[in-house]
Amino acid sequence: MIEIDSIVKTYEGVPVVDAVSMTIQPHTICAVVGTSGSGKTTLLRMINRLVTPTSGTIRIDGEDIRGIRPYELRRRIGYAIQGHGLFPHWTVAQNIGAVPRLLKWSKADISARINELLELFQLDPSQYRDRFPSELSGGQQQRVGVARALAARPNILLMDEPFGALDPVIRAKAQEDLVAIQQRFGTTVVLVTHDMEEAIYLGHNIAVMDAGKLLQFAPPKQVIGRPATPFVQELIGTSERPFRLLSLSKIADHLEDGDADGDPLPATATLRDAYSELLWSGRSAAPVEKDGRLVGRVSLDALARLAARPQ
Ligand SMILES: Nc1ncnc2c1ncn2[C@@H]1O[C@H](COP(=O)(O)OP(=O)(O)OP(=O)(O)O)[C@@H](O)[C@H]1O
Repeated sequence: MIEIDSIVKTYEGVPVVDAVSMTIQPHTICAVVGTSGSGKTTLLRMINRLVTPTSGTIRIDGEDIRGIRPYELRRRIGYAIQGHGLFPHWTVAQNIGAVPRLLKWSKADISARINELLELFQLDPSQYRDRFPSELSGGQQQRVGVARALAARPNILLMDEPFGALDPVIRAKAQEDLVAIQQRFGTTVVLVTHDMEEAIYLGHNIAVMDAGKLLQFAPPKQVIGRPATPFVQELIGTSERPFRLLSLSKIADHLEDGDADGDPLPATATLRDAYSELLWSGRSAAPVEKDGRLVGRVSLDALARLAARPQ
């Protein structure tokens, strides 16, 4: 658990993070969104002591981080940034092994961990271990950057616009990877992003910042349905609200009995995908399949109800 308590950072008397308090529960993803200059990065960097707060307290699992040695904090907290931040003259293996080496893991353990992470990110170790960052694509560099942040098995992962530089297809894949990794290891993730779509897809909770203040900290459904201020509503995008709500749930969560004509949709797809597919194929309902078996249907009527403002 990360408890942020009345944290303030001022530069030359001007607060850039202004009395922010929030509690990030273990094993959850918190997406921090807001306009440029709203204090997101400063807030994130106070969690791993790259920035020293002017006042306030941050506790990790109940322990004030001022009492944790930076060495120890680095082990507990992974850090991945936009543009990956890899050391250009180090190989992929050297980059991923950086923190375990600092922690004096054995050579064999470091090597095994590098292979494990490369395999996790679908990069064949025999092909990629000895390459330099310049010999990788942007998406591969980004994956190595996240692998490096995860190398010492941190409980907490801080990510600052980690997918910002990626094209939409690779970005979607990177987001899926993050969800899979977070679920597998139970990592607590704090992720800064400009992209509300990304925040809604990834965040168990969304923290909305503006001019250093935390305007709302709530699950996506609540931020969409009950924005705390007009600014939050604007950030969500008024015309996007119903579609954003649909994107939060899977077809499997709202299966209807009965059948329908045409190609089936996978139960794992989102309601938004279902809505789009029904409109595109001119159908009012479609069958749904799971593991190759028809399990029910999804209809436009039901989707329209689910897209309405939550009561
Ligand atoms: N070292 C510093 N000295 C003075 N001002 C700073 C410093 N670091 C950040 N700031 C200012 O603090 C404010 C918040 O910056 P921060 O990087 O936290 O915003 P952000 O929300 O992450 O922005 P972006 O989305 O553009 O990255 C900005 O106005 C910035 O200019």
